[in-house]
Amino acid sequence: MSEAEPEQAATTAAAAVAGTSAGAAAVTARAAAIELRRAGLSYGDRVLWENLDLSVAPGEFLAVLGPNGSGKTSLLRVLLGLQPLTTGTALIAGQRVRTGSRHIGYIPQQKAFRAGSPLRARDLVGLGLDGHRWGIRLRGRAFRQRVDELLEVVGASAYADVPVGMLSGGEQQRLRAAQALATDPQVLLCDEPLLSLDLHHQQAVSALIDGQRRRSGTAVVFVTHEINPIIDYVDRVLYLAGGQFRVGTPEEVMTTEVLSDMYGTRVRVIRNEGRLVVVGLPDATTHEHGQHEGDED
Ligand SMILES: Nc1ncnc2c1ncn2[C@@H]1O[C@H](COP(=O)(O)OP(=O)(O)OP(=O)(O)O)[C@@H](O)[C@H]1O
Repeated sequence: MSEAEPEQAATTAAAAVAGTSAGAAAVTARAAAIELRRAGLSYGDRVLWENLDLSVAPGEFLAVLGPNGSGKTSLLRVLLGLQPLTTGTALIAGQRVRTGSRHIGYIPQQKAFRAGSPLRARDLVGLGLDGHRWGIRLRGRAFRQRVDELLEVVGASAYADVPVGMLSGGEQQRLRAAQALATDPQVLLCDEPLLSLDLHHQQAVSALIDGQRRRSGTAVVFVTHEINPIIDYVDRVLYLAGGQFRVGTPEEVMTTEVLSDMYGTRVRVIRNEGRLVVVGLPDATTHEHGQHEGDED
């Protein structure tokens, strides 16, 4: 239940952002984008996680994995200021978490918009732009230009004027990503943002989020059941299971030994052509299952 070399991982992430070691030193000198100290969350007698110490650096990409009900969404709710911790503290950009922080972009777990919603795609993205960091609200041409840019980035220009309720789940999800990035946030919280996206758009949205953290030093917390679509971007993994957690690089955490220990049963992690296959999880919905020939870790 320890945090494996967080400083090293943070430096690696910062170097990826800055592109130089000198730049990396400057970036790491900044305050952590997210800091949890001795953080714990319980509902009644049920401990989701406790004694969680975690520092996420600007520009770092943290994947949060774990079975259903392990507390992944609850962790995001803590960072959004919607759920108080049972113990410990949570800081965003050095300040205690609170609702409505302008430092945070959020891609919520997918829920369909009402079929009759009059909101158009461009209105939804525009909602992300109002207020926040732009100080004086962007209006008129500058506002429209920024919305158009964001729509273009997620490949949604073709349906910019279509009511959101008429769009597919994947198309709606691309709009949520554009909306979350609209304010150029310091911290981006993503709750299974790739759900219901086809492979092409999984790649597009993942690359968009990766580009954001490299360009702007946005720290990314990415809740997912499936690490493979983002495996090339992930700096560290926070794995939650059975009231325990592990933090470290994917190579440190996603191993047969670590996961078997956390689940209390034999779980095999197989690496195959850069992908990770986890076999034998008690919760069959948690990861892709399959029998591939490859190296067991
Ligand atoms: N306000 C609450 N009061 C009591 N229990 C809660 C509350 N919110 C969440 N829970 C419970 O805490 C557990 C963790 O929920 P959470 O949504 O964080 O899990 P998760 O890891 O995101 O799961 P999934 O992978 O299914 O989305 C669940 O069993 C849930 O029912």
